[in-house]
Amino acid sequence: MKVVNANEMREIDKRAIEKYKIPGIILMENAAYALLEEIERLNGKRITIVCGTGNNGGDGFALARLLLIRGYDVEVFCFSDPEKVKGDARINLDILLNMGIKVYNDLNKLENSIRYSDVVVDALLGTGLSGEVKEELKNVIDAINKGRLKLSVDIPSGINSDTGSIMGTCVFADITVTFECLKLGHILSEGKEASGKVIVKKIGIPVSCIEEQSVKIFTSDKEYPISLIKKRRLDTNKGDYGKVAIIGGNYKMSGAIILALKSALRSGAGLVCGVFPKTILDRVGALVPEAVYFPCEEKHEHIFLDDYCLNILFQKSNAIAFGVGIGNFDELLHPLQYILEHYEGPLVIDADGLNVLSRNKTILKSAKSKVILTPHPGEMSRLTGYDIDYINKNRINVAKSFAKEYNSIVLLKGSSTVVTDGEFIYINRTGNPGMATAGSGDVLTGVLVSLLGQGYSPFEAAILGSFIHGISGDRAYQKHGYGLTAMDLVDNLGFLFKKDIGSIKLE
Ligand SMILES: NC(=O)C1=CN([C@@H]2O[C@H](COP(=O)(O)OP(=O)(O)OC[C@H]3O[C@@H](n4cnc5c(N)ncnc54)[C@H](OP(=O)(O)O)[C@@H]3O)[C@@H](O)[C@H]2O)[C@H](O)CC1
Ligand SMILES: [K+]
Repeated sequence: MKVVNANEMREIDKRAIEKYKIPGIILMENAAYALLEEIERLNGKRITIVCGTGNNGGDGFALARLLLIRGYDVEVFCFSDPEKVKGDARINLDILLNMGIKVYNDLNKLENSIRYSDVVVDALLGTGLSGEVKEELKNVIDAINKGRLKLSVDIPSGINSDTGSIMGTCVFADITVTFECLKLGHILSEGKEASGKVIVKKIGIPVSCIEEQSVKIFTSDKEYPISLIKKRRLDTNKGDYGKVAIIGGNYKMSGAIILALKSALRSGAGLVCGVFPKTILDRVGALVPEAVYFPCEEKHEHIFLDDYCLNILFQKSNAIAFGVGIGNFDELLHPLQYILEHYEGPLVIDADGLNVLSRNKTILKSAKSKVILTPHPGEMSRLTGYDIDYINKNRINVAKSFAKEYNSIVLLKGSSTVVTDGEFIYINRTGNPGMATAGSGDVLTGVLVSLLGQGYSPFEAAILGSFIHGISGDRAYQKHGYGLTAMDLVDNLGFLFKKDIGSIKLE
């Protein structure tokens, strides 16, 4: 599913009106019908509608008419000078006034109306919001937030459509009905929570008109990325599903590689090899008997990897992950550089592997193959030099420009993980805050290297991996709530990799 910013949506609208000659008032009427359809599902009779002076308000005025005609008990509010209402919104306001409907601008009356209404419709500010919400609308937004059931038109008022940031204050909607495309603000940052359940409705814009926009950002829907999952033939053996190696672990962090190995196995890899210091062989061996092992010497508390043993590993593996629980040591930069310069298969660099890499990130430029980097904002900060706050506010651009400059796939973790190849951007929406737990990233690394080993392209593996990791977290949350642990994620991984995978339907 495509995701657009406010400007792209404006251009799509403009093209629909100017090139396809669809009158704007028809789009607004269709938007009102789309809203009506959702309100009718809610079984409320008393509806309060709060309108702004732009087209978002226009959608609200048109909706008010449709509801009144159907016998709903509707009260309409507008807190700006009605003279500022122009164009299609003005036409809809005038029709209401001509019907003898009063449009109120009294805050006390609004609070009272909301107290007795079943649904409050927030048609105050849409994609046209610029800057912080003006002072005079803050009380109005506070009042809307007291509503029993809040339905936002297009986007909750006060949410920036491009970043999801709250611009001073915002409506926290139960339902948001948006038109034609998801907006970035629905899935990023605070906008994700403020939007509640988001319903995307068609309002009569031809598909070709949207396609002409060549949108580069997309997210999951009921079919995608599940449709990427390859079905298995019946006559296959383990050799068909990859031989993957996971390099990591040290005496203090043996759990990380255990989780990654288990996760790679649960994600369907044919053969999984653990490459770790031999001091932890007993522990790993006892807990992951299904894996094979490549125990190495340990030097100064970290794994010792010379070029000879790396070359052996290269021959045995069709995908490698480097970093889980490996520790952040200067001496690990050389093996990482050697892997980048000599290994021809796909590679995942995670956790301390990223910290090692940040000692000299230019080695990435000599990579022989596509690398997936999986930083959380702290690791991204070490890699780029930007502070975490800046990264969180500019997640898409930071990830995209790094991926482009270093010709890699970046999977920037966080609520709404961003995956990019430097051109296209996938925003993942599965997962929950319970996954902010130790070892969660190690599980993701296992999934990613497993998918690479099974022949998924690095970009596909990163998209599918982040999606599946999130789903396993959502399943674990159902059972364990925020007490879920990384091993619960591993336990839930397998369910997605079934022969009827394509038939799994998600909300
Ligand atoms: N295809 C579609 O998606 C369609 C969408 N429609 C709806 O149209 C809106 C976008 O309409 P637009 O008129 O561009 O903008 P808004 O209504 O969202 O906002 C403009 C008004 O908001 C005021 N404003 C802007 N910033 C602030 C602020 N910081 N504080 C307070 N008020 C603000 C602005 O007032 P000014 O005094 O600043 O000029 C405007 O009055 C979209 O979201 C959809 O709902 C179409 O109806 C159908 C097609
Ligand atoms: K709104």
